[in-house]
Amino acid sequence: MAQYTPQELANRLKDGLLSFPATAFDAELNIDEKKFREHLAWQSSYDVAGLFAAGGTGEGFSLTPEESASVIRMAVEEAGSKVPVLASAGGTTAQAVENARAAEAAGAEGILLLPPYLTECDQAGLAAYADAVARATKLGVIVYNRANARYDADTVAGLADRHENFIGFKDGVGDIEHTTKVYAKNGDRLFYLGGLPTAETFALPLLQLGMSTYSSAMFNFVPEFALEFYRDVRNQDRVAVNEKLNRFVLPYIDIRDRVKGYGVSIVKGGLKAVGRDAGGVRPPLQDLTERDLADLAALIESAAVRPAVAAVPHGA
Ligand SMILES: O=C([O-])C(=O)C[C@H](O)[C@@H](O)C(=O)[O-]
Repeated sequence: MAQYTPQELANRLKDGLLSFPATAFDAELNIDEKKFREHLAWQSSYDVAGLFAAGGTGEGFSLTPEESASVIRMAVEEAGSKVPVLASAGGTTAQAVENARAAEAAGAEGILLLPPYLTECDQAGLAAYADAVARATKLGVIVYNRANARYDADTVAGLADRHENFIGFKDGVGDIEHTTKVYAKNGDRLFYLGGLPTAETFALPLLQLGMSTYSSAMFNFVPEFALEFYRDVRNQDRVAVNEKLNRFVLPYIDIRDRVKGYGVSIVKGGLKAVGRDAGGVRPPLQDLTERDLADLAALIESAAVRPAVAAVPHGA
């Protein structure tokens, strides 16, 4: 049974940093439960507003529905008493409905609806996709505006009218005109979160467009830095944000941009570099090359962003 109503969940999520934990894999790329639980325990020891398991950075798109449900269960068990756990849903409409129901049964507090699988779709179809998921669960639902799933302001407003449990709009497209229209039309009925790759890069300007928070992939391996960055953004401290962009975020995205799909791989590279190896990524993603990993490790040192807290073994 969820601890938060959808509105309580939205109120909590909108004013803190959002964690998107990587899913740990073993050498055969099966889920490494022990390492994943250790990672969840560590991540949830920090002051974040929500933990989204099996999201993009958690390679939700590479998990079977059964694996996704078990990842959510582990997240609820390890972190649910400290921070609300949200689950991803996506793929076919039927699978997204199944993901949402399984997440609710596993004790999740909310759903992030990923884009539908592969096919193109227009507004009425997208609305039907999100309707099916919002109807299938009592949990709060956030849509992820990205790739083939571009929800117009009117489509978002229709979802908000039809479903009390529709609570949020996450943007991974970065079209300023579109974001402005969605926010102007829907205002405080929803909360808004940034979800562009390496969301820190855009966090300060997007605050002006109504995005009070964002999904931080780098929080996985440099949590203190990511939290300080978020504090600077919310304080609108342009000088501090620029200093952190120049010191770490911008050189980091230079490495990320060397290979398509590195947005996730570089997070696992970062975990390796700080001594918290969560294994490799599943295809079609590729692990960082040795040179890219060495460059990332050198950047973490030169930028002085290595996490302060030592690894705590699971169960300690
Ligand atoms: O589902 C996810 O992991 C994302 O939203 C993508 C990333 O977290 C993105 O915001 C980032 O790379 O910081």
